[in-house]
Amino acid sequence: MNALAATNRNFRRAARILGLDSRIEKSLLIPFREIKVECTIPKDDGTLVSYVGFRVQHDNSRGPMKGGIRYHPEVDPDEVNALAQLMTWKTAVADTPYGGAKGGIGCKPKDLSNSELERLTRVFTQKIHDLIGVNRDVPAPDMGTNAQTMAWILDEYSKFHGHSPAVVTGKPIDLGGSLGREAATGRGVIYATEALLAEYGKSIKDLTFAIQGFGNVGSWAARLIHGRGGKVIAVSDITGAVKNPNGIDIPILLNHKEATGSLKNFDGGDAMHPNELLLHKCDVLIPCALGGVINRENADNVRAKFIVEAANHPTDPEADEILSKKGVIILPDIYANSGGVTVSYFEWVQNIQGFMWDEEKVNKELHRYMTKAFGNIKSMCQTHNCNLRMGAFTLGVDRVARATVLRGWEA
Ligand SMILES: NC(=O)C1=CN([C@@H]2O[C@H](COP(=O)(O)OP(=O)(O)OC[C@H]3O[C@@H](n4cnc5c(N)ncnc54)[C@H](OP(=O)(O)O)[C@@H]3O)[C@@H](O)[C@H]2O)C=CC1
Ligand SMILES: O=C(O)CCC(=O)C(=O)O
Repeated sequence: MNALAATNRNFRRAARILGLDSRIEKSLLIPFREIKVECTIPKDDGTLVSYVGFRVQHDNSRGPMKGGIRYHPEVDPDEVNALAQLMTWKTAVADTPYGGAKGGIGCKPKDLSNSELERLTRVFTQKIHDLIGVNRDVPAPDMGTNAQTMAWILDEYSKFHGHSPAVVTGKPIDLGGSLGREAATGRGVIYATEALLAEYGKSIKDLTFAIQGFGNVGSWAARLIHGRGGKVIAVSDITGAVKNPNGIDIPILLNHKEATGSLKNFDGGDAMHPNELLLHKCDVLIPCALGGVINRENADNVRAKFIVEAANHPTDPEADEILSKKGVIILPDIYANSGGVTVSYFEWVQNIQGFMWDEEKVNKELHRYMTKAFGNIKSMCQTHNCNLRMGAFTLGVDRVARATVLRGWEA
C-alpha cells in the first residue's frame, strides 16, 4: 500500500475512534502547504544535473512545523506527504510544541561527491529559505542526510536572514547542535523498548534482536542494546546482512562498517541476504531503514514477538492486521522513533536560550519525555480499547484537533 494511503487510513481510523467532527478531519488531512522545487547543479565534471526537491508542511496548529530532510532515490510527493503527516502526530505524541513537516530530494547521495552534495543542499535551501524559519518550519536530518547537511542549510539560510542557528536541528555541536542529538533517535528507541518490555516483565538483556538498517538510527540502537547486554543476532544494510545466534559484537561490526562502508565480509558472523532480516527468528525486530517493508507479502512470515518501529511507517495497515492476529506486539513509529525530534526540540530550546545543556541532562529529559508519552499512549489504549498504534494515533490526533479548534477559523 502506498505510504500516503496507509498513513491516511491510520489517521481516519483514529478520527473515527475519537468521534472527530468530519470538517476537522478533512482539514487535518489536507497539508498546510506543499512545495516542489527544481534543483539544478553543475557536477564536478562541469555537466549539469537536475533534481526535484520537496518540502511538505503538514500542520502548524501546535507550533512551528518540524521534520527531517531525506536524500534518497525513492523520495516522491506521496511519501513526503505521508512522512510530513506522521511528523504532526509524532510531535504531538511527544508533547513538543511543534507541528509537522518533511522534505527530501530524489537523489542517490552515495553517487554524489561532497561538493556536489553541498551545492545541491545550498540550491535547495535557496529555493525554500523564505518558507522555513525558526518559528515557521525547522528541518533536521533524516535518511541520507546528516549534521553536515544541516550546517550547509544553516549557512545558506543565514545569508538571507542573518545568523540563525535554530533554523535547523541535528547540526554539528560547533554550530550550536545539541549534545546527544546524533544518538537521540536510537536512544529514544531503546527507552521506548524498555517501557514496552517492562509491561511484559521482560528486559533487553534477556532478549534477542534483529535490526534492519545500520545507519544513524540502526547503529545507535544496536550499540545501546549491546551495551545493555541484549543479543543483537542479525543486522542488515543495503549491501548485506550478518547473523550470529550467540550475538554480534557490535563495536567490532561498527569498526568494520566504518572501515569498509558495508556489512559485507564481516567475519564475526555468517552472511545472509538482507531480505531475510525481517523474517529472522528473534524476540524483537527493529526496522531502521525504509517504509512499507513489512507488508501483506511477508507479514505472515515475520517470526519476532515484538516489532519496534524505529523507521517511519515500516509496517503497512494490511500487515498490521496479519501481525495482530499472530499476536505480534508493535510499538508504532510515531512514538518509537520520537526521541530524535524530542532532542531536536531540546536543541532548538538551547539555541533560543543561548545556553548549552550537558549530555546527561539531554538524556535524562529524553527519558522523561519517552516514559511520559508511553504512559499517555497506554491511557488512550485503555480508554478506547485499542492497540498501541491506535493509542498513539488517537493521542496525537486528539491533541492536534484540540489545538486546531482553540485557534479557530476566523479570517
Ligand atoms: N535520523 C533520525 O533522527 C530519524 C530517522 N528516522 C527514520 O529512521 C530510518 C533510518 O534513518 P537514518 O538512520 O537516519 O538513515 P541513514 O541514512 O543514516 O541510514 C539508513 C540505513 O538503512 C539502510 N538501508 C537502506 N535500504 C535498505 C534495505 N533495503 N535493506 C537494509 N538496509 C537498508 C542503509 O544502508 P547503507 O548503510 O548500506 O546505506 C543505512 O544503513 C528512516 O525511516 C528515518 O525516517 C526516524 C526518526 C528520526
Ligand atoms: O528531528 C527532527 O526534527 C525530525 C526527525 C525526523 O525526521 C523524524 O522524526 O522522522
